[in-house]
Amino acid sequence: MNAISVKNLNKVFTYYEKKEGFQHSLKNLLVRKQKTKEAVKNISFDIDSGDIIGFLGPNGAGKTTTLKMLSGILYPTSGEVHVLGYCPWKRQKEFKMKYSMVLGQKSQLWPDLPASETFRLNQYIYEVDERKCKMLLDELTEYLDVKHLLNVQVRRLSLGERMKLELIASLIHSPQLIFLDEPSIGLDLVSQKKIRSFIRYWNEQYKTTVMITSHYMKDIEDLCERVIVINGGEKLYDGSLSDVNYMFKDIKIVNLELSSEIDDMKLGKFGVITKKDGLNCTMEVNRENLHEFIGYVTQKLNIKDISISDIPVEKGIELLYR
Ligand SMILES: Nc1ncnc2c1ncn2[C@@H]1O[C@H](COP(=O)(O)OP(=O)(O)OP(=O)(O)O)[C@@H](O)[C@H]1O
Repeated sequence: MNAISVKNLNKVFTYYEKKEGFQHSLKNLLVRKQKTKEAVKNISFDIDSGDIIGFLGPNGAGKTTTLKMLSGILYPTSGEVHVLGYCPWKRQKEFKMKYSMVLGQKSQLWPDLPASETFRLNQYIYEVDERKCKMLLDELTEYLDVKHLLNVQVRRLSLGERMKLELIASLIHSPQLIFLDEPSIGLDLVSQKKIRSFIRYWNEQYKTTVMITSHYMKDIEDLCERVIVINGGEKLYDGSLSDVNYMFKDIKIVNLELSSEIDDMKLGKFGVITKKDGLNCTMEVNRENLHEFIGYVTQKLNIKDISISDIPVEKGIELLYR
């Protein structure tokens, strides 16, 4: 069954240009120049219940705008969307009870209160039974190891600690669907890993549908089999993460450790030098040039070491963005 169904979704923002300075501010009172920005262009996709989908794209691609439309925070300019069977921007109460949204860059916890107070507030808003809420909080705080933080003022917490509590706050009403917009932004590697394992655990335990955006490819590799990639508001790719690399199977990554300096021009004719650090060099070489390149390197150069590999997923996604 589809948890999300999106057809020909568009969002055009209109805004007024505002140049810097007092003079321009005065001018703006009389004449304002209207501008438009097509943030989302004709996007369509379906997401099955219980899946974890990676929603990827470079900065400004239109990810947050799309998630905001799917959660009913923004009206689209045109298009059709069904989320859990509801039209999100009608903001029906039953719909609001069934989904949750976590914005890594915005907190839903009250900064001057301990997180336990926000949890209680959410419990009342979502009308969650006292016993059920307690059981859920026990499970969540135990898994994320934050029991000792429940009564600490939120603004005194570290980013990683706060993020764990944000996730808990968003799950108090056991939503069927969670939108996670960069849930691991700014976190250290250990906290990122914990958040990932928690998302995986929660999805397996409760079959919750998850749509996640992240600029950390490890999040996506660990959690998502399927990714939807957008850029400039348009959908570029919708399919399995492993197939992204298949699309770039003709590009090989060659790492060279040289014994002496070599002119970039000489190497450059076989492929693209992506990194050079002293005598270490990384190149992208097309498969059809590989044979000739290896011949050149082994016969004409003094090399200490060489390794050849397929492009990593992260690189595949980067090439897709390009
Ligand atoms: N309220 C707005 N008015 C005008 N333009 C906007 C508005 N909100 C977003 N945009 C523009 O729409 C585009 C898409 O923004 P969006 O926040 O959806 O990108 P994103 O993919 O989430 O990026 P990031 O990874 O940096 O968070 C950007 O060019 C942004 O400047």
